[in-house]
Amino acid sequence: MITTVTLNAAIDQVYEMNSFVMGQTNRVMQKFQQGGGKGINVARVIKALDGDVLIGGFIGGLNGEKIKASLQEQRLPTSFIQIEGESRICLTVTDYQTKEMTELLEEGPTIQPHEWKKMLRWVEVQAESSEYLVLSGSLPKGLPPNAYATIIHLLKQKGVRVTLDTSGEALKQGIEAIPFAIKPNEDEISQLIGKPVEKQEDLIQAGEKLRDLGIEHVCFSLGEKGALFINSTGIYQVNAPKINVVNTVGSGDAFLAGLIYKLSQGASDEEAYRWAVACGSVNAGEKEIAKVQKESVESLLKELQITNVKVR
Ligand SMILES: Nc1ncnc2c1ncn2[C@@H]1O[C@H](COP(=O)(O)OP(=O)(O)OP(=O)(O)O)[C@@H](O)[C@H]1O
Ligand SMILES: O=P(O)(O)OC[C@@]1(O)O[C@H](CO)[C@@H](O)[C@@H]1O
Repeated sequence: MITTVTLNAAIDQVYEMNSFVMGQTNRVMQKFQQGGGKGINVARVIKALDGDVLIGGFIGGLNGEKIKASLQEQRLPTSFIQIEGESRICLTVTDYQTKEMTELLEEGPTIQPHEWKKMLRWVEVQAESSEYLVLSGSLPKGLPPNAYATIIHLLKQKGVRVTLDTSGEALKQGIEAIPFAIKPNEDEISQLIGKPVEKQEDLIQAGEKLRDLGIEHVCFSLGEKGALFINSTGIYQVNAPKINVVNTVGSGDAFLAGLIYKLSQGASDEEAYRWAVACGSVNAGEKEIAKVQKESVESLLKELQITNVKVR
């Protein structure tokens, strides 16, 4: 089974507008909301691909209840830890005219020490039934920057393959615990290498260093440019297809879902890498966050080539 953990779950609220102008009154044309946060999105896509998945994380307050109800409605299995604080709301505003998306992300609740201890015990129990575990998203207040690193250490001892998708210090410290896979986007890669990514060689150098630490799948997601993957056999590039972009929020989560779902099915690395890009791109063409159809992914896959940029 694949388990996903969302320490900072959210109600994802999407507002669609004819135009969105800062400092003015803006009217919402359409709106929709659902339980979200990165790990929950990953799980939603894995389920859509027919994978066996369990959603874990912290939820609290009325927003927490709404998140739970929305996931129940979507028939997604959950096992949350209830907290004293209130889960957050994350707002995406999409502008029909400029086709731009603006995200407003609340910081979220503060986790109490006893709640964190409960989470660590829960994670250890999940290790018994989870072959893969995905840790995604920002750390809520109250948790130390080595929170993900702590979980990775715990789970690695038990043979679980842990994927990490976060940013900043939590990513840096998580990497030191050597997860099975990571998926930084361009901003996160720049944070890691301490300078902007200017050319492919920068990515290759950074990727090889990370791979040499022992991370099995270093996956650099590059938005409309697709992705670069570094593993023990080489460096692989998958270009993203040209699509009509509607809402890219959650594309990184859909990407991870495709990757881990295929690896868990025993697919080759190259096959899993193509699925990752296909899932990310299908999501970018949809209004809603992390709602992809397996048939759309399979059809897009026919357009995706994988190139072995370098043999290692
Ligand atoms: N404009 C686009 N056109 C086609 N595919 C896209 C586009 N943007 C994203 N994708 C697909 O989604 C994948 C992940 O995108 P990206 O690198 O932007 O992730 P991310 O920044 O983690 O996303 P998010 O944080 O919004 O979930 C890409 O590798 C690609 O397959
Ligand atoms: O604050 P985080 O955890 O980094 O990101 C939260 C978030 O923007 O990520 C998802 C899209 O990837 C959304 O569901 C959610 O609102």
